[in-house]
Amino acid sequence: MIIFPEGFLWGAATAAYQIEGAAREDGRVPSIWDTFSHTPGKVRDGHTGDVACDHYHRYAEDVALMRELGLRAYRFSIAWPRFGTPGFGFYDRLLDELLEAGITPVATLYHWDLPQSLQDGGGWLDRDTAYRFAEYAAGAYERLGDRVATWTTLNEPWVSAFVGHGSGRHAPGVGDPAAAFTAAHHLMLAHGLAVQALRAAGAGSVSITLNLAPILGDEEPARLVDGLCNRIFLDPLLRGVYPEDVLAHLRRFTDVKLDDLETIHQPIDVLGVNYYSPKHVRTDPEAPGHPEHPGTEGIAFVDPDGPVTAMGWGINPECLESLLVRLSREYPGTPLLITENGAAFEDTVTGDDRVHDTDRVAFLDAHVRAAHAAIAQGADLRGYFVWSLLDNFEWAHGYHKRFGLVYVDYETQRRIRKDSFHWYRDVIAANGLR
Ligand SMILES: OC[C@@H]1[C@@H](O)[C@H](O)[C@@H](O)c2nc(CNc3ccccc3)cn21
Repeated sequence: MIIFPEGFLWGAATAAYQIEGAAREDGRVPSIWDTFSHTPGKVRDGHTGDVACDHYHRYAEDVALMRELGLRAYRFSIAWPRFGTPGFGFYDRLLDELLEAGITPVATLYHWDLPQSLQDGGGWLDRDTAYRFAEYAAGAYERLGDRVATWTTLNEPWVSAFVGHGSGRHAPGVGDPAAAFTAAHHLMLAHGLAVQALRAAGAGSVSITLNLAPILGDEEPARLVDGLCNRIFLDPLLRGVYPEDVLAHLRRFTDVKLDDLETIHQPIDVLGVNYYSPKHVRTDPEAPGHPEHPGTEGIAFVDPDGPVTAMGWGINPECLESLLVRLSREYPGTPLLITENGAAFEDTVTGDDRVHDTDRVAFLDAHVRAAHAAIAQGADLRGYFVWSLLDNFEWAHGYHKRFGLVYVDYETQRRIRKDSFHWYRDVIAANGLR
């Protein structure tokens, strides 16, 4: 038996734009993802989050599924585009339902759905947006702070900055390396200002969630890419400095004001870690570089050998173990939460209305074991959140990639529990694995 510490926070995660739908209901204003998904060619088959899983209306049914799982916690995001509108009352209803079910709410303030009106004013390339975010954070706390246990400021600033502004594969669809670094800095400033605002309002537990990945391959390119993906955020947020190598690198692209490190370096109570897969690099003088890793000419990003998920991401639970151990040793004193781990596979509904997602069960089983191995090596890991509770809108892939413990039939909005749902329910009940 593998038993986790008493009180280990078993959860599942979602995000507003990916599940809520009701895109224009009760005053919700457009976000950059409404604009992006409605722009032809940006999202596969023109899918949008207009309806998604209709969670805005079906939240009680979905909380009942969480209760059936025995979730200790639920990680969701608050839609900034609903703040200040009648629709913000949805979060009162959701929180009341969660607390009634004995489920601890972990709320992300920003999971990529920037109001389009702020984008029109420059978005994350404008320093002012960081201050607008802190105001929103304070306002959300005022309305919901009595029921949210942990506040997470940002989900994956690397994706917002480098996928949204480097390659432009995500909203707002900018393709400019200087913009990517500038956005990254302003996002971290936004985090720092929001933590200050949340603390001033009385928040007890604040965090940020980073997508972190071990970089495998040739040493020199791996070190640079580790800097561009991981240390560029970890060091300012947890040490209050930009790593020298990263600073020198980003100065090739932008002269953005960077002396906000004291604001950025706010103490946090827990670091959220989203882990899916490592990255693989090798030196290749012919390589053109990768737009989501600016300045990587001469570095090839190679596909993993071995088993992959439906996203083409390598399956490597050992790297979760090594990542958690590294974080606990290089950034000691900050408890960790795995805020996302999961996999997309080709799910099919069988005649008996079941989804036998054996690949997903195997993926989750291996990663839960890796998390336990990291704890055994001293990692202060407090919880594990599966991405995702429900199949949902998978950004540029639309509804073609399914990550859920629950299958969603988008034609009927019917929810179908996958085998992984039952597997995870048993893990939670046992607080571990056989
Ligand atoms: O792709 C699965 C999930 C996604 O649905 C979540 O909204 C997001 O938080 C999330 N982050 C990653 C890992 N990082 C990543 C890298 C490049 C593009 C998009 C995500 C995976 N996922």
